[in-house]
Amino acid sequence: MSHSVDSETADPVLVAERAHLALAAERLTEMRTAAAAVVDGGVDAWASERLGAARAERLRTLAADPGVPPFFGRTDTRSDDHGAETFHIGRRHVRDAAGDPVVIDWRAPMSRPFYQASAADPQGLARRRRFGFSGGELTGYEDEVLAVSSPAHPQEPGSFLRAEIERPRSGPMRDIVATIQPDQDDIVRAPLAESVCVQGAPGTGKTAVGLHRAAYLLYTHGGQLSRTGVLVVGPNRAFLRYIEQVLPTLGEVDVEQTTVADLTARVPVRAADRPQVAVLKGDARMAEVLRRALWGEIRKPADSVQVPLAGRKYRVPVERLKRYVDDLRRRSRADDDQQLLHYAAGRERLMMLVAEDARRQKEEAGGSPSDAETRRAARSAEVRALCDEVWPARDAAGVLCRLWSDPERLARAAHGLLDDDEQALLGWPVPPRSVRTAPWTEADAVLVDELAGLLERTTGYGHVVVDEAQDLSPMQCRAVARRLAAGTLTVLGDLAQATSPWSPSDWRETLAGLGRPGTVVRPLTSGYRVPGEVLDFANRLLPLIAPDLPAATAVRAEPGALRLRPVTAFAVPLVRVVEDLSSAPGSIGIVCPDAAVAEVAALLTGAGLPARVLTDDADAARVAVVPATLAKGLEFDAVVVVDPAAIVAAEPRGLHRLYVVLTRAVSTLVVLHRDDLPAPLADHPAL
Ligand SMILES: Nc1ncnc2c1ncn2[C@@H]1O[C@H](COP(=O)(O)OP(=O)(O)OP(=O)(O)O)[C@@H](O)[C@H]1O
Repeated sequence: MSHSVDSETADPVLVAERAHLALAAERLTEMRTAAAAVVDGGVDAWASERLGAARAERLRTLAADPGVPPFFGRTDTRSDDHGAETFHIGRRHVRDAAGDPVVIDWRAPMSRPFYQASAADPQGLARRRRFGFSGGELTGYEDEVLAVSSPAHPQEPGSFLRAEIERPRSGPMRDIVATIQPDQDDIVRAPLAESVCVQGAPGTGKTAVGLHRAAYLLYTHGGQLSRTGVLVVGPNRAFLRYIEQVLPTLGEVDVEQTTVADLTARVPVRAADRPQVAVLKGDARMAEVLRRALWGEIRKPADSVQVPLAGRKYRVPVERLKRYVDDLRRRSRADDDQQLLHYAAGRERLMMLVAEDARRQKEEAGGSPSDAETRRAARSAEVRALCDEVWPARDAAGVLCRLWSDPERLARAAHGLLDDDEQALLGWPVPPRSVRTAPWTEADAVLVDELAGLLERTTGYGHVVVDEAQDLSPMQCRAVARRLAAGTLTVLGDLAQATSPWSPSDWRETLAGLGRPGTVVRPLTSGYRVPGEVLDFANRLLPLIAPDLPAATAVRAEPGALRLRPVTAFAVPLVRVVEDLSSAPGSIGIVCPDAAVAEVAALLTGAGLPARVLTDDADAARVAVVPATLAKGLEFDAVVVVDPAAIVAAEPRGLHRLYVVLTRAVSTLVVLHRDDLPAPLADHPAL
């Protein structure tokens, strides 16, 4: 393998590549103009609208950011009978006027060797070239000669990969399309029919891989997925804001990105549960409690009903009504949402069954009522009154409101599932004045969503990417699974970073809760974000927090990246450290216990530093004060962890939280600690 990085303008390779870049940029402009000029006058309004939509779609995918170069790599195939071929790889296809490729989309099968070829397995390539850009200008390149006879190269990141990782952060997450690594590429390109669970240590690229997989699937199965859609679920809004530009940069603007809280926002959340109550409300047993609560609203018919049909009345006797109700009720239990009879549909079905009974009676008497007459009978006041009595119309929030307001109702629904102490944890001591003003919590919202899913079928997506999945409660898993219909999943997470009370010790339970129990778990163990010195330090916690997980190995070493500072008080050293770090470009995250956020922010702003608190609703500033519970999934060039002992003490899974916050840094981690560090960290040589 040979490397050469060159920025001489006279280098003939650079001259030729710049000419190709200019050609690609010009062709892209022409393609955009042509797409804009497509006349959208179809043969009729529908065709016209479709053409308009297709044009808009084409324009969108061509809408290249002028700062983003049309290609980032190139493959040269080995010379064979057809001679050697050269392909430039970029974010989207670019063709010349004759339709020949100028740039190949990174997702096309032809681009795969760019990501997968190695000296040991060149996959038909003689050479791989990566390009370096500065402000849109092509300034350098790196070549790898891929000869079968080349010795296997040690796992050293190429200079472009390293430069890409270390490029200072200023704002949201970037795509990694130019440097996706082979193990990541395998997951990105896994078939659509396959659900995938990625267990990856911090900074191994799980989030990046999940988003690139979404883009890959949309490219490869565009027709199918543009109908059914792709959904990305993240843990909170701060995280979503951080990742939400990646897919648009890859040309995919139609992917819905949301949080579980927003997915299940059917009631206004105004209260918080005590931890043990939240745990119980997230427990899988609640699904059956709610099913019983809803279907328990159904009453046995007490009397026959007189059904008006085409000018006469027909009596449907009570025994037959009971049978209809019982038959329908039985269909409330089905593991598969597609087979399940939903409550609201059951009510409609009962109305029709009663009307059809009357129709049969009329037919037996020689009449022939029409379908319209039968439907009218089903909607008659008499049949409605019967259904209001026997199978009343319900809404999800109303059902939970009644359940939480009435201990006897709860006892009936929870019988044999929740013990008395558990039942006592649930419900409201004083019934609220209305459903809207009830003290709903986040866990309640998930339960209301479950009930909504029992009332009516939830619309599903063709593919769902769920990030930080290790923290989902069983009931949250069900909420995600309902959005899946017949589609597949990409589950991303790290058991060592699990901080919720439901945190599983292996993936089986989560995957079963997500409705895809057989999903294969694929590990990612090369750490890209965190330098080796920092990752090895954080990994000392693994035997305590996740003894069965393999530790990740960092791809970069950065001597001096880890600085452990014992202090007697935080104020002065903290200001000094942040001042010092501020002189370098890039983002700084000051991660502290949630309870200390206001104090730390006041301290820094008081010292004239431009620090801003990161909240669920505010963008991260260059110098961000980050509550420890919001740090998950984020990263900063430099991180200062303030008072690790308090971060550990603040919650039951505090050591897992500490592991999360210690693994957010790309270049530098400073730990300011007054109390002793947790045992495995305390005897570190850096102290
Ligand atoms: N192949 C790659 N090339 C360049 N950068 C990469 C690559 N893979 C990952 N990275 C970078 O490493 C960082 C970590 O990636 P990402 O956030 O996807 O990791 P993660 O596994 O989701 O981490 P965590 O579990 O800590 O949230 C990001 O800055 C990402 O861009």
